[in-house]
Amino acid sequence: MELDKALDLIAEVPDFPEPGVLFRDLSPLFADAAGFKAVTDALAATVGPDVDLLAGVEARGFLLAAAVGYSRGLGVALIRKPGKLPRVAGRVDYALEYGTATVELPEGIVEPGQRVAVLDDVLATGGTVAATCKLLEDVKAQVTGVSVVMELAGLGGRSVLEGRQVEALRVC
Ligand SMILES: O=P(O)(O)OC[C@H]1O[C@H](OP(=O)(O)OP(=O)(O)O)[C@H](O)[C@@H]1O
Ligand SMILES: Nc1ncnc2[nH]cnc12
Repeated sequence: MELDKALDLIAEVPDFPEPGVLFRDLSPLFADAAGFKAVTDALAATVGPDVDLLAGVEARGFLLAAAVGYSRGLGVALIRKPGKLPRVAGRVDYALEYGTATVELPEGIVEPGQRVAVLDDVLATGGTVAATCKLLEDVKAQVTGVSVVMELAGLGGRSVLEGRQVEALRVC
């Protein structure tokens, strides 16, 4: 499937999870074999040849990072919501488009000096990805870049990530 057609599978749901938010729902894209493959291939092509590890953000980022990791022969560091990890290397709190959130890095997974590419589905305010980059850099990893399926340009995520390489398959 053509990438544009695949991205058209992403649904727009008004007023979720709260009034005023236009929620981008990737469920129909993940459920479509050809669409999921097209997006996985396009994301995989944004990850440089010298990357050692991917970081995927719970929950939708896990699916993308797992698929790209399989395709590129790379492992995935699971960046998790709080309370899920038995051993935590670091924790960062941040603000979301809707509410606040926390991400955690598992202990003993990312080595100092490792080159890590961050994957997620949506870049909105940039809080999630910025927090993820901080978690990785706090353990002395090098973040090579950030790849997302969709960037919501109006929410300013790219400016929060200034100086980083940010690849978005679609900018809305
Ligand atoms: O750029 P930001 O403003 O930080 O927003 C983007 C984040 O918001 C969504 O996650 P959500 O917390 O809704 O989690 P989910 O993947 O578990 O549904 C999305 O999957 C990104 O991780
Ligand atoms: N509008 C939105 N749709 C989907 N995921 C999001 N994460 C933050 N804002 C979002």
